Amino acid sequence: MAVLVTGGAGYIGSHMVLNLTDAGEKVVVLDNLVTGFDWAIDGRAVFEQGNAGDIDFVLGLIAKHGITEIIHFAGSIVVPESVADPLKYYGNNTATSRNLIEAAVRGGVRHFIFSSTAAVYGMTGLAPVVETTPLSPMSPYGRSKLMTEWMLADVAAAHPLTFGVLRYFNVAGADPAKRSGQSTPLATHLIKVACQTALGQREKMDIFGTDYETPDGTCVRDYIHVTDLIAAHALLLKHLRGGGESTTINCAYGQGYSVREVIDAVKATSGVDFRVDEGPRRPGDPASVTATGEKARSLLGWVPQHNDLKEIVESAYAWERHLMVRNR
Ligand SMILES: NC(=O)c1ccc[n+]([C@@H]2O[C@H](COP(=O)([O-])OP(=O)(O)OC[C@H]3O[C@@H](n4cnc5c(N)ncnc54)[C@H](O)[C@@H]3O)[C@@H](O)[C@H]2O)c1
Ligand SMILES: O=c1ccn([C@@H]2O[C@H](COP(=O)(O)OP(=O)(O)O[C@H]3O[C@H](CO)[C@@H](O)[C@H](O)[C@H]3O)[C@@H](O)[C@H]2O)c(=O)[nH]1
Repeated sequence: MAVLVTGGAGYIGSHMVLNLTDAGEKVVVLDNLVTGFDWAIDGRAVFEQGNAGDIDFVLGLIAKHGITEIIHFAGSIVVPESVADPLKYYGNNTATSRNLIEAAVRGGVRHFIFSSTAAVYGMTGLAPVVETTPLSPMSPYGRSKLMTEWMLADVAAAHPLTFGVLRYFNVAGADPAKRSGQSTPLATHLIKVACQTALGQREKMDIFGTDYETPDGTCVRDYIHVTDLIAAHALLLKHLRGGGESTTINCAYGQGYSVREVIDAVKATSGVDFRVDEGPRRPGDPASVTATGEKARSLLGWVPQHNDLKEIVESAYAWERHLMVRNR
């Protein structure tokens, strides 16, 4: 019995690997290192370098390692890039996932957990969404992920496989023991960019749009600490292993923060009043995206431990400083 973690060299996947290996699980990481780092893979896991969409390679891994579950993080993740290059996203997200799911079915994998996204909801208004809120993704990224959700539902209806879809809201923060964190140098995520600017790695940063219909005119997001997000995965895996039905669950706190509020939090944590310019809107950005996280609590017994913007920002900033020293 082993868990295959695709994208286990990436930001979120590497935290999943740590959670599983800490729990004594046998873990195999499948990653092509396109954005991940081999140093981010916990030494207790087996690393297999390759493409998650290579059916024969994955079938070989399933047989070789006795894979019983797949947790699928591998993919392309940048919303504006998906607008500029949609085929990359329908390729590396939708088509790759399709092949991985085929390998899972043919290899007799029992359970499949998939990293989906808040971007499947699209323009949601200011109220937090629930899982039954109508889906209307605004970007190719969101659509590429929604198609994978649909494939999983269709496949699970036809084959003996159960799945869990987790729709992540904005993931941030790092492992409290500083074993991993968001490490992509050219990452586009707000908290990462602000921390890099505070540390002088960027001369300045931009706010993308100040004319949204939100309290301060900038976009609102529900930032979730990566440790809480990973705890939801571990609970979902337990649910599926215990015979629980396939399910789709939002991972969020139900509390939104604006771009300005996040930047202020990074300035307060770092003590640096870095330069921030106000620029035009970024394509594909909805004004406000938040969710209650109620289903995760009621179905999985999820109890967030790090629901605090200050703590999330401090953790991201500490990781950024750690990376600076590491990369020197
Ligand atoms: N970061 C967020 O806020 C966020 C929010 C919602 C959903 N997600 C989803 O979570 C997942 C992980 O995101 P992340 O932030 O850790 O990104 P990341 O770029 O750090 O990690 C992705 C990993 O997948 C690997 N990879 C990409 N394509 C691959 C392929 N075809 N075969 C094998 N490996 C491949 C990369 O090398 C990398 O290690 C993604 O599916 C993303 O869409 C992330
Ligand atoms: O330098 C920056 C970076 C971001 N933003 C804004 O900050 C907000 C958050 O942006 P970002 O951190 O890039 O996250 P999102 O675009 O909301 O997308 C993230 O969160 C989604 C879930 O909500 C995931 O699906 C995506 O993979 C992940 O990149 C948006 O309004 C951006 O326009 C800025 O103003 N300046």
